[in-house]
Amino acid sequence: MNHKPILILIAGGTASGKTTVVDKIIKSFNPYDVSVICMDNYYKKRDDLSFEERKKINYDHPDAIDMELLKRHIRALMDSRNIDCPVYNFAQHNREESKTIKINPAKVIIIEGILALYDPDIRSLADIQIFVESDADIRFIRRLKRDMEERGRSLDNVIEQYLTTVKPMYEAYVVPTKRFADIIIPNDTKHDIAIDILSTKIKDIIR
Ligand SMILES: Nc1ncnc2c1ncn2[C@@H]1O[C@H](COP(=O)(O)OP(=O)(O)O)[C@@H](O)[C@H]1O
Ligand SMILES: Nc1ccn([C@@H]2O[C@H](COP(=O)(O)O)[C@@H](O)[C@H]2O)c(=O)n1
Repeated sequence: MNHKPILILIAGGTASGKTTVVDKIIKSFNPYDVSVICMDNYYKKRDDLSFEERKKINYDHPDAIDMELLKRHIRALMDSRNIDCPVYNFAQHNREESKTIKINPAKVIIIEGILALYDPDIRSLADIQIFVESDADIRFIRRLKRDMEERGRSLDNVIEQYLTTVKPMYEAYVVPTKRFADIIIPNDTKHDIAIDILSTKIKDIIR
């Protein structure tokens, strides 16, 4: 690779549409030109705790994330080295035992996660910082459906977690990072124009 990769951070509340936005952006690029890290894969490995204990962890606090490993991996990709990204299992509340995904360096590196704009070291490496915004009740409905369909959760469990940790931590740690965003993408309904503008800007930089 001739140029330093560009680093794009995409933050926003749970189920705001971060993954959806990333999927739409990468559609207009050659797959070899973009590598994506999902911060959810960097939840800490907690083999020291039982399943019942892992269920009780506050997963919306920055301490739940292995920021040091994430930073090492971002630096490696920025230095054109590949990484073995961990794989997280939401149903087990733990990292997969021996599964990793090889991620190769690319012209564009995208980091996506609720706290993607939280860490100052990571922000200092970033070229573009984005916050995906969606109304709280829309996010809750999306999360309820997704967590019951894909993450092995019950209705009561999603409601309890949302009220005790997801919502208060969103207000305490996620919302304050909005001020670091270069672009805020509204995602209650359509977001196509915002995606087009962003994809054009990225192509402009890597051209
Ligand atoms: N603009 C949108 N309109 C309708 N549904 C959406 C929209 N954006 C996201 N969703 C849906 O909401 C859910 C959560 O979206 P996702 O992109 O996974 O959020 P995040 O990565 O922020 O947690 C998914 O089921 C997704 O299909
Ligand atoms: N064991 C876990 C780990 C994380 N979560 C929740 O995931 C949310 C972040 O993922 P998004 O795709 O929604 O951005 C976060 O709000 C955690 O509460 C979990 O439920 N269980």
